[in-house]
Amino acid sequence: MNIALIAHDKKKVDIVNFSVAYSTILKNHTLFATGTTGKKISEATGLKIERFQSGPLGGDQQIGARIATNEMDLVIFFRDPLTAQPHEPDISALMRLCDVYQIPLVTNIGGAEVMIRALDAGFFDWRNIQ
Ligand SMILES: O=C(CO)COP(=O)(O)O
Repeated sequence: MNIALIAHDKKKVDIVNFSVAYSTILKNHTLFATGTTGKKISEATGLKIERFQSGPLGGDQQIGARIATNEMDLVIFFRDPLTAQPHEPDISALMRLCDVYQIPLVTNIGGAEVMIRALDAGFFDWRNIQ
C-alpha cells in the first residue's frame, strides 16, 4: 500500500513516536511524507520515505495530486487543531480529495493506531481489487 505521513509542527513528536512504534508494519509499505515530517521520521526510524515539499510550500497539494491519480491508499495526518496554519486551504483540499476518492484518512494518533492495525490485519485488501 502507498501511505502518506503528515504532521503539523506540534504533532511531529507524536508521528515520530508512532512511526518508531509501528516501523515493522510501515516498512512493508511504500511511504510518502511532506518534507519536514519525512525527514524526522526517516532520521528516527531509517525507513525509506519519498519526501514531497514541506506542507506550507505545496506538500499537501502534491499528496492531493497522488490521491487524484489513485496512487495513495491511506493518509495519516496528525493535524494541530489549536494552531492556525498559513496553508489551511491546502489542508482542506487534501482532506476533501480523500473524501472525493474515498481514501482512508486519519487525523489523529487515536485513529492511526486503529488504522495501522487494520492495515496489518489485511483489512486494506479491498484497495487492491478496485
Ligand atoms: O504542514 C504540513 C501539513 O499541512 C506538514 O509539512 P512538513 O512535514 O513539511 O512540516
